[in-house]
Amino acid sequence: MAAGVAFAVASATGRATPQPSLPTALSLRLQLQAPACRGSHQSLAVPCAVLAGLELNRRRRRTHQHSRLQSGRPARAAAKVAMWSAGVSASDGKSTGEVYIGVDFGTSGCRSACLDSGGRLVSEASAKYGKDAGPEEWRNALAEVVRAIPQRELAAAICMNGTSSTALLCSDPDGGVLAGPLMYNYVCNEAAVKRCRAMVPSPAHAAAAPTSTLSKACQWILDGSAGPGTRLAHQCDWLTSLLLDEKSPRVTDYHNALKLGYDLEALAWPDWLLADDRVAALLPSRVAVPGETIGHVSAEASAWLGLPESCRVAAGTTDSIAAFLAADTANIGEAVTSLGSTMAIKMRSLVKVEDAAFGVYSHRLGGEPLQWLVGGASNSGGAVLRQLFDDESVARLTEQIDPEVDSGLDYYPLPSVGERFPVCDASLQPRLEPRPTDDAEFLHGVLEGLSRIEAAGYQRLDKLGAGKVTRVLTAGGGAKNAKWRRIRERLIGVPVAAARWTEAACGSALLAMRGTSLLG
Ligand SMILES: Nc1ncnc2c1ncn2[C@@H]1O[C@H](COP(=O)(O)OP(=O)(O)O)[C@@H](O)[C@H]1O
Ligand SMILES: O=C(CO)[C@H](O)[C@H](O)COP(=O)(O)O
Repeated sequence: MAAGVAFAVASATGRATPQPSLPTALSLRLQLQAPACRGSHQSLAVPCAVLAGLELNRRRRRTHQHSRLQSGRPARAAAKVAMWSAGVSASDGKSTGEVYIGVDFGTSGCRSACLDSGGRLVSEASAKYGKDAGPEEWRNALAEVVRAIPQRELAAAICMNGTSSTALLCSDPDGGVLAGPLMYNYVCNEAAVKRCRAMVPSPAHAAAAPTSTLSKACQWILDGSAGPGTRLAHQCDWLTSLLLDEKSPRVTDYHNALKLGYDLEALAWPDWLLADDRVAALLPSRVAVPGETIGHVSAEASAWLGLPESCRVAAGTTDSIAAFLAADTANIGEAVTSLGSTMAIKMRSLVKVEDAAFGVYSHRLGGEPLQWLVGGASNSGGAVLRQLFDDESVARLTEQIDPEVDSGLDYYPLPSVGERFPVCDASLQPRLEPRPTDDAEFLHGVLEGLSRIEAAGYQRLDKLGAGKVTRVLTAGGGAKNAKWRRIRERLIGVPVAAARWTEAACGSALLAMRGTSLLG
């Protein structure tokens, strides 16, 4: 049996009974659990022998060290592997035919999802990292969650998503990280925002936000970090480049490129952006369609991760769009709220609207007629919940809440000063007083405060002309909270449900499988 792995043996209920843990350099907990992503599949437990085979494979590969892929510090968190299978013969744990892998990089962790050729979820893995995680932790988490997929040697394609406008400054020849990451909610300094707003055609433009990727590019230009031989990369671009022969992250996608100023109607960098030589020199050299094949897994990455060199590498997307794609909506007015560390909303609309003053922008979805994903992302969400309670307490205290009645509390829950959406105000203070002595009452007020922000977000989209929301599906860690969903339903005024798959990694796996056709 491999070292360091706490094997779980599925009981009749499918719940895991942890077996004695085994030592390893990286603790990799393999657990069998009910699927976090809900598909129309019947989950079967994968027997322990398969897990052992997985771990032994993993250890074999770990002997393979790579210059650029040298895993430095082990991933700081264990990789928990939730493994179940549909369409998997319980005897060998192998999926029939090709598989498609999605990897989601969120605020607090990384997740992989693996679909078989029938679109059924055959395995999933996750690895947590701290809120100050950077490229080294992302890279190690990538290795953990991909190596934990027993079917990865059958992978026909892989696609990743990252947090939007999380940016790195890289050296162009070799992709080495020179500065950053400046995270998605990082507010650039006044001089950078001023330089950025002097370029954009309107203060309402998505790139005009103080957290935009363009503001970050301007900040690196002004502080002298950006210079000849440097290039800006999004988190997703940099991670994707680890899979390719091309060492420099020169390819992005038009979802991640929105906040850098990319023109989603012309599908080109706009003249007003290219007119600034310093910014133009930093731009990714290619903007692909999300899901478009941009290469194949390199020999180096194949040995590192256990993917075949025949595996296509698809251009990625952002985390909240991946969550939207996993939710399987179909109609205009349908929306997905991602309740992760932050709260990002996306609604299908035929009308492209944007107003940086409210943190509202439109991503290009595709289709004929062209559809847009209108929305924004608040700094509120799970991060402030985790500041106040651990996840177990949230689940326990939620049981005491009556979602049909109002808490009488008026909170604006934020993890720190500053908000992006539905108002863009870097000085907005959290409001979490008065705090009742009863924790369940306090949580009730917090969940209501979060729900009011969500409702205000959908109302803002309507006021800007995007239309009214008709139904909300939920993704992210908060999707599991049924009482919170009922509070949201009461305050938003439309049906609210959990998405069929609540993990963004499933959306990226669908993008790997369907490619650009997924965008209509
Ligand atoms: N039972 C629950 N009710 C509400 N929120 C929950 C519950 N369990 C976990 N969460 C929230 O889910 C969040 C993590 O979701 P996740 O999608 O992993 O976030 P991210 O990918 O942004 O890091 C945490 O911030 C946590 O507060
Ligand atoms: O807040 C976030 C962190 O999860 C999102 O990454 C991001 O801000 C949402 O942006 P987009 O709408 O471009 O996906």
